[in-house]
Amino acid sequence: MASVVDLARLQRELNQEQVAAAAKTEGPALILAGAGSGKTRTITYKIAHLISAKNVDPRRILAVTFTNKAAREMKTRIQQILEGRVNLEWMGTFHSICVRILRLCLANDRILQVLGWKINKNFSIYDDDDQRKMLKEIMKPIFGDDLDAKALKQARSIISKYKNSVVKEPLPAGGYRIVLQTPTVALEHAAFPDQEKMAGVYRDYQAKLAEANAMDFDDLLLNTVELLQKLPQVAAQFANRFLYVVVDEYQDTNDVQYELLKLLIDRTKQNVTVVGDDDQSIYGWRGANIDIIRNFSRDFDHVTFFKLERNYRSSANIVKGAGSVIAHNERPEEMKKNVYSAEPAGDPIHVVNVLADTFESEQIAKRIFEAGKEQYAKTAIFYRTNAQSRAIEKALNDLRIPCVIFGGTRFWDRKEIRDILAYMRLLANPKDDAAFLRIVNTPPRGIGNGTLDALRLSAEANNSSLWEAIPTEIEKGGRSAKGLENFKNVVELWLAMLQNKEALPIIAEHVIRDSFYKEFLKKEDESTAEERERNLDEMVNAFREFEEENPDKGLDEFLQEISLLTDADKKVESAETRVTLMTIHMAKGLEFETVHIAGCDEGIFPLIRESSMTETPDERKKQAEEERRLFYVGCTRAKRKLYLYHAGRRFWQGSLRRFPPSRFLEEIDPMTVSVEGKCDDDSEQSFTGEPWNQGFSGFGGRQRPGFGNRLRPQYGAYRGPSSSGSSSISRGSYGRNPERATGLHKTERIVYKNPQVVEKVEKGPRLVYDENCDNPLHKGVRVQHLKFGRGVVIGISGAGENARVEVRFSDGNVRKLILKYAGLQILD
Ligand SMILES: Nc1ncnc2c1ncn2[C@@H]1O[C@H](COP(=O)(O)OP(=O)(O)OP(=O)(O)O)[C@@H](O)[C@H]1O
Repeated sequence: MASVVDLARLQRELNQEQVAAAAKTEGPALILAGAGSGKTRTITYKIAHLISAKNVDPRRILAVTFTNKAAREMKTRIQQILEGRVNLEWMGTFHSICVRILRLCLANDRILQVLGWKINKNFSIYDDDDQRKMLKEIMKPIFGDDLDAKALKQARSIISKYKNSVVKEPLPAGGYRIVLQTPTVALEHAAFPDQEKMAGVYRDYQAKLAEANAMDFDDLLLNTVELLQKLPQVAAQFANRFLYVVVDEYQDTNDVQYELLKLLIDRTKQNVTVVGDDDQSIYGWRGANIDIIRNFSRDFDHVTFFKLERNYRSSANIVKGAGSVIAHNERPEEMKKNVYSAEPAGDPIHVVNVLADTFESEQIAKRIFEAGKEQYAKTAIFYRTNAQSRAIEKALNDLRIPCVIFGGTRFWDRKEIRDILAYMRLLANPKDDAAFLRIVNTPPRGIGNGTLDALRLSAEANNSSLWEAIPTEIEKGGRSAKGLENFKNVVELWLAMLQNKEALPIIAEHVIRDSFYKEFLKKEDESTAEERERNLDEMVNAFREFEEENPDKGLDEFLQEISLLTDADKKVESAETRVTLMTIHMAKGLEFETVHIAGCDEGIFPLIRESSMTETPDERKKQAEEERRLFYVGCTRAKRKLYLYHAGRRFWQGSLRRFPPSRFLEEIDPMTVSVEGKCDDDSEQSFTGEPWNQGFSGFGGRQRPGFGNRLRPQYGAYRGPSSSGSSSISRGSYGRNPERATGLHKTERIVYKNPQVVEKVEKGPRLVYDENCDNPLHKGVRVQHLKFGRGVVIGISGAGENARVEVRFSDGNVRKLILKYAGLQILD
C-alpha cells in the first residue's frame, strides 16, 4: 500500500479531537459528533489508520453505514487515502451485512440442521409487491370480503413492527430478557382476539415465505439475529472475526439492530466505535431508538467519550443559531455538546416574515434568482410536508429557475393530484377518454373491465367518446349499470356547476368530496392519507390562486397552464444548474451553500398532526423534540446562508388561516438573526375579523395568550408598509440593535410548553355571504385584501359558497373574488 496513515498523517489531516477519536483503536468508544464536525472524515481516517498503521486485515473490520451510498463513498475515500485497493467486504448497511451472514451460514448443512429452517442459502428477497401478493393469499380465507387494501396494508405494517421491535420478558430472578417477536412470541403475547388474528397471519406468512425459500426485507435482520442467538458458537465466530467494529449514524439504530450488534461485538475486546449525534436522530417514527446511543456507556465497560464540537461546514451565526434551538431539548448531561464554528460570524440567519404563503414562495424564488444562476446547484429549499412544494415549484417556474425534487415526486405528478386533475379534464372535455379511463373506477364504484370493454365497443361503433357511450351501457342494465349511473349523475352535477360558472376551487372541492376521494385515500393507505389529503387541499388552493390571478380565464386555461408547467419542468430535468427541493427528512447528511426553509409556522413546523390530540403528554413531548431535531438538521445543512420563512396566513385545509411563527423561530438566539418583512397587518383584528389567536388552540383547549401582540416587540422594528398589503424587506432589530433585542428577548420571551394545534377545518374563519343575514359587505364598503391591498366593494353576486364580491382596488384594477376564499377585512 502506497500511503500510510500514521499518527503524523492523522495530525496533518484532522483536528485534535478528531485525531484523538481516530487514533483510539482499542476498547469501546463513543464519538459524539456535532453537525458538520467531520464525523465521516474521522471514521474514514480511523479505518484507514487501522488498516495501514495497525496492519489490520480490512476483511476483519465490520463497518456499518446508514445507506449503501454512504458505504460506497467511504470505501472510495479510504482507497484514495491509502492509494490502493482495499477489500472492505464487511462495510455496508445493516441489511447488506445480514444478507452476507445469512448466505454464509445457510450454506452450511450443520447450521441448517440445527436451525431446522426450510430456507437455504439461495433464498430470494421479496419486495413489497411479492409480499402483498403472498399476504393476500393468506388473508383471503380469513377475512373474506372484508379484505381490502387497508386491511392488507395494516397487516404489512403490523408484521413489520413485529420484526423490528423486541419485547422485554421479566425473569423470575428479577430483571428481564430481550426477546425477538417471532410468530411464536407474537402469539404468546397476543392479549386480544384481534391481536391473535394478526399474529396468526404473521405465523402463516412466515411459513409461506419459508416454503418459497424467501425472506422479506425485515426478515434479513430478524433472521440473522435469530440465527446468531440460536447458535452462540456461530455468533462467537463472527465476533472473533471482527477485530474492530465501527457503526455510523448510531443515533438511528433500532432495537433489533442493537441486538445484532451485541452479538457481533467481541465482549472481551470490546473494540467498538460508534459515531453519531443524538441531536440528529429523526427516525423515531420508524423505530429508531434514541436511548440506544444515550445508553452506550452503560452497555460497555470503560467507554471513552469523544466529542467533535468544531463545525467546519457553516458560518458561526448558523452554528450558534441552530445550537440555541436544539438546546431546548432535554438531554442527559454527558451528551451535551458545545458545537462551535471557527469561521467568521457571516450572514445573520435571515428570518423572513411574509403576510401570506404566496409571498413566501415568491420571496424564495426572488432571492434565488437574484443570487444568480451559478448559485442554483448550491441552493436547497426544504419543507416539512410535501404539499408545500406546489407553490414553490410554481414560483421557481415563473422565474424560470430549474429545480429538482430530491427523492420525491413533483406536485402535479403525484397520483392523487393526477386523479383529481383527470376528473377536471373530463369536465373540460368529456371526450377525453384517457382522463375517463383513469377515474371511471377510481375510487372503485364497481365498474369492472368487462364493462369498460363493452363501453369501448359501443363507443367505437357509434364513433363517440367513452363518456357518450355510458347511456347505452346503462340501458343494457348489466352488473355495472348502477355504478355507471352514479358516475354519470355526479359528473353531470359538476358539469352543471361549470356551466353555471361556479368558481373552479369550489368545483374542485366538490369533485374531491362527491367522489369520496379522501375516504378512498384513507382506505387505500391510512399512513399516507393525511399527507395526500394535504396535497389535495393544496390543489384547491392552486385553483383559487389561478382564479384570483386570472379572473377572465377558465378551466381550459388552468389545465393548459399545468401541462405547460410540467412540460417545462421536464425539459430542465437534464440541466446541470438546478435548485434542490426536498423534505427535511431527505436532507440528512447533505450540505448546501444556501438553504431556504419554508413554512416555519407553528402547526406546520413543528408539524402538529390531528393524531397528536390523542397522545399522552410524554408522547407529545417526544414528538416535539424530534421535530426540533429535524429543524436542527435542516438549519445545519447550510454552509453560508440560511433563510427561514414564516407566513402569517396560509391557505390550509380549505381556508385562509392565521399561523403564529414556529416556536423554533422564537428559540433562536436573537444575536444571530436578522428579521425581515412583516407577517401581520397593524390591526389587532385579523383579516377575517377574529382575534389573533383564534384558529389555534393548545392541547386541551389551551390558547396562546396575546400571541400577536407579544411577539411583535421581539421580532420588532418592522419597517414594512402598514397597509399596502405587499411584504417589504427591511432589517429587523436583531441585526441592528442586539442589546435591545437581547433585552426584549429576556423580558418578553414566552416559552410555550404545549404544542399548538390547528383547529379542525369546517369552522374555519371566513367571511361568507349569506343572503338571509345582514350582509356586512355592500357597495361602498372599504376592504383590504392580503395581496391586492385596499379597495372598495362595487358589487356582490351569487350566494352561499358561490358568492363573489367585486372590488375596485387602489391600483385601479377591478377584481371579482370568491368571498369564501378572499379573506377580506372590512376597514370601515
Ligand atoms: N479537520 C477538518 N479540516 C477541514 N475540514 C474539515 C475537517 N473535518 C471536516 N471537515 C469538513 O467539514 C464538512 C463536514 O464534514 P462531514 O460531512 O464529515 O461532517 P458530518 O459530521 O458527517 O456532518 P453531519 O453529521 O452534519 O451530516 C466537510 O465539508 C468536511 O470536508
